[in-house]
Amino acid sequence: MRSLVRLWPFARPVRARLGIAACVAVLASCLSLVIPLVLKWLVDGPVAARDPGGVWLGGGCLLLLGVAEALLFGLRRRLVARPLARVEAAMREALYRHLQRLPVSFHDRWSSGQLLSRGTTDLQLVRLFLAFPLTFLLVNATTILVGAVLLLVQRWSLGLVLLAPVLPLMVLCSVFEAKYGRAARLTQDQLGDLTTVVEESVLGIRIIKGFGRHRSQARAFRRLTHALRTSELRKARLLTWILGFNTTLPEIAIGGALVLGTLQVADGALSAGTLVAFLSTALALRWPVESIGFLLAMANEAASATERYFEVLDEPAVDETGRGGPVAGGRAVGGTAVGGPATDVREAREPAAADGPAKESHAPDGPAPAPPREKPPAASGAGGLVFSGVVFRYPDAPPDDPPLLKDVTLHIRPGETMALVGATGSGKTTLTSLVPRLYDPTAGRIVLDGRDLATLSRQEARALVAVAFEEPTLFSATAAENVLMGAERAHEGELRRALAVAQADGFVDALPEGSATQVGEQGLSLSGGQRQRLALARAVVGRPRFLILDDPLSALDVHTEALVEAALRRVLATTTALVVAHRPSTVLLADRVALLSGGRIAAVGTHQQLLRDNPEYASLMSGEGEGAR
Ligand SMILES: Nc1ncnc2c1ncn2[C@@H]1O[C@H](COP(=O)(O)OP(=O)(O)OP(=O)(O)O)[C@@H](O)[C@H]1O
Repeated sequence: MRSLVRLWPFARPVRARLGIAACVAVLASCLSLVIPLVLKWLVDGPVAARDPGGVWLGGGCLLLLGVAEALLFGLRRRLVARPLARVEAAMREALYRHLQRLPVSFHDRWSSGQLLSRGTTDLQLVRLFLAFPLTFLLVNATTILVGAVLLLVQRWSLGLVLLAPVLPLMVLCSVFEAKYGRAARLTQDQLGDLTTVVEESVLGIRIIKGFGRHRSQARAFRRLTHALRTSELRKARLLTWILGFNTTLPEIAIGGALVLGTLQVADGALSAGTLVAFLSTALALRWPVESIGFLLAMANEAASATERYFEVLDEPAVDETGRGGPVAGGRAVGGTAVGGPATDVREAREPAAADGPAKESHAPDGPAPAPPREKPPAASGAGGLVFSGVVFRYPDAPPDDPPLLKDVTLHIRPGETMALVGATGSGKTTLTSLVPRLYDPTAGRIVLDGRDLATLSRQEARALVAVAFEEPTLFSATAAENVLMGAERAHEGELRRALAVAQADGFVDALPEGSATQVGEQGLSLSGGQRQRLALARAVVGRPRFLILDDPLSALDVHTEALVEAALRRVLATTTALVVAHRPSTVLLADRVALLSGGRIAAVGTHQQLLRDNPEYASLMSGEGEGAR
């Protein structure tokens, strides 16, 4: 109940419709209880008096009652169908909107299948609950109550016989509820895991086929489906069990009342009409009693679906416009959903601006002998991009693990391009993720053109910073739309310029519909290098003040890489950039290079300086270093 009560904010806008529909259903159900009373009148009156006119009248009344009952139930269905589809859509929208606002650390922890199943099957269960069990638990309870009163009024002794199973059935139903609730939760979680496996298998179909792993994948899938089938069978057994009791006990009671009633009619203590009416009322109550089992089952499934839904909605979201950390869970209802694909860090709208005065940087201490230590700049006064004593530990890292970034201090001067080099797993991507505030530093400061990043909202930070990751993600949209995610208001000229910088104009123009061609998952498949170039175009289209490139040219051939680099140099000349680099060719794009090692900036200098003075750097660049690529 506690979970289901939380649906109220979503059901509130349609409460009037739901209320009217429930009243209509109660009325329809009560009409069915009038039928036995007409029968009693018919049997004791016109039938006993052999009055054909009265029989026709009674038959006509019964027909009218039946038609009215059917029409009322039809009306109920019409009243709820459309509003409930809206409730489901609003809940899905709220979930999607909240997912967009959740921090990256949340998405690191949650599997996509669990999120998908919560946004699809779980919400369908909730809609079904609002459409049927919610109304019919109320309707059935009212019908049973009214019917019980009618039975007792007609013949209290027979009524008591019929009501005898009520108490044992209530106990059985509450035992069933507890057991079924647990089974429903388990099934829904297993369905989420299964969705993850299906999604991974579809996305990784090339790997599965390439390594001939379809059999082992099928075995893993079978294990999960077997577990799901076992849980589903348990639910079915529980349902059979409660339906059995809900049918048998009332049937036994009706049988007992029939025997007792017949004896009373034979003794002349009861009229035949009363017995017919009594039994008809009892039979009319059969369905409301029998259906309680599966209505409770549906309610339990909806309760655990609601619980799973709110587990996501209760996760604290990040406030994109505020300056602090996470905010309370997204309970807001209504509003506009984020349309189209997610755009975490792709906005970059502001043109390159005049930068403040450059500060002299010095080499850090640490394992490398040269160059001298990078002096922590006076953060608020320095232009460019400044990391000052930055410490970072992943939220889900074991508590006794040391931080990944221990003390990163680095100053990238305005307009300067700094290459970031380090062994695999040294934390380069992690460091770059801090700049667009995908994660916040555990300690220390990051300053953009004199403004502490912690004092900027995520929106402000992302308006200044554009990012291209090593894994280029394209969405099911046109090539142009994918690029323009980097700057919504950019015009055609800027799109062409960005495509040219990324050397993507040639292949984009050759697509069947040029830049209007659908690409991404449901569009044309592009090569890794083509995807990377579109992602690069997306990063530069808004002429960002700060550009973060995470090994953006790794999938390009030597020739294309040289062309992209030549064009990129012009962009980088007016941008403060941090470029994660694994190859000398990428490093040469940069004015200086920073070596990340042991969670610190171990050395800063030009490529030539570091090659000469720093053995670790030299080894990484020669490809000999442990973990170098
Ligand atoms: N979400 C996460 N939660 C916990 N640990 C993480 C997470 N993401 C990355 N790590 C860990 O942080 C370390 C650094 O990862 P990161 O991707 O920053 O390295 P990198 O230097 O960019 O590596 P590469 O050169 O291979 O791209 C790795 O050991 C990785 O396992």
